[in-house]
Amino acid sequence: MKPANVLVPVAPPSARQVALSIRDIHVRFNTPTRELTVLERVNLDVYEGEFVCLLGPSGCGKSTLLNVVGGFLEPTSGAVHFRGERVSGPDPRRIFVFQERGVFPWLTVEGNIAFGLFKLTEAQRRERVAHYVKMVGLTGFEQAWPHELSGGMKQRVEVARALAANPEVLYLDEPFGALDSITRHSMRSELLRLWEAERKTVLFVTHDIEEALQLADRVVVMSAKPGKVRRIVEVDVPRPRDISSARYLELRDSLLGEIGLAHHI
Ligand SMILES: Nc1ncnc2c1ncn2[C@@H]1O[C@H](COP(=O)(O)OP(=O)(O)OP(=O)(O)O)[C@@H](O)[C@H]1O
Repeated sequence: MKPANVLVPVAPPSARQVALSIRDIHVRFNTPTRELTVLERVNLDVYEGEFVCLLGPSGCGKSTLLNVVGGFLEPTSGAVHFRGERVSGPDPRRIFVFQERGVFPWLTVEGNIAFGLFKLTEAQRRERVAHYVKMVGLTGFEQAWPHELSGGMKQRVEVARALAANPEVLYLDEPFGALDSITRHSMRSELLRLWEAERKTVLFVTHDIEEALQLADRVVVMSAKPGKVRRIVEVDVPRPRDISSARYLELRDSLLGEIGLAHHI
């Protein structure tokens, strides 16, 4: 049975500032054989400094929504505003980290993290790179080439590169999906540590309930065909999160029920 009264959509306090406003987004794709509505009436506000996870089954439109929010895809209707400005295309102030994109193989760790910092002076660039190399625990590997690194280290380089660019918002599309479970766990705590230090606004796509519950302030549960916001859940478990606490387990069970997996695993 689905636990009652556990998943209550929470309206964040109005005093908080909206960073990202997603209004009435519809996305329809017309292929030669059919018309496919991928997103329908999607509305969401993400607050400054908030960590929000988009959670939903494969194919529910999470990446499509992230592409719309990042300005890579024009929605069929609706609008996205970032800090009051309508999003009409990609912008270096908004940085993406993808699961498969990876680091540039022709640049060292240092070169990768410095990529995009061309507006800084040499001294500033060196200082910024050193700061993030240390932050992601890659001291000693500054001159290493990507082929000399493990998958987790490469992903850390990518996260460091994204943070070093000092974006106003970070969009991450299943960035740890290709990693083994031990590395994935350490990358999650790493990302949280960085987020706690920098408090960037983060929108993070995942289909992993545990990942969403361990990371997010709020979890946006999406349903499929067409993709809609089904529920928004505040993760009211203090950090560092005790994943064996009654509240955590209660939220996990509720989310499992929400996406129709209760009693199947
Ligand atoms: N350019 C496109 N043209 C036609 N259909 C598309 C296009 N892009 C995505 N789709 C369809 O939209 C649906 C949603 O895809 P999307 O990649 O956004 O889902 P997702 O929730 O991110 O899935 P996953 O978790 O598997 O990555 C899928 O059915 C996909 O086939």
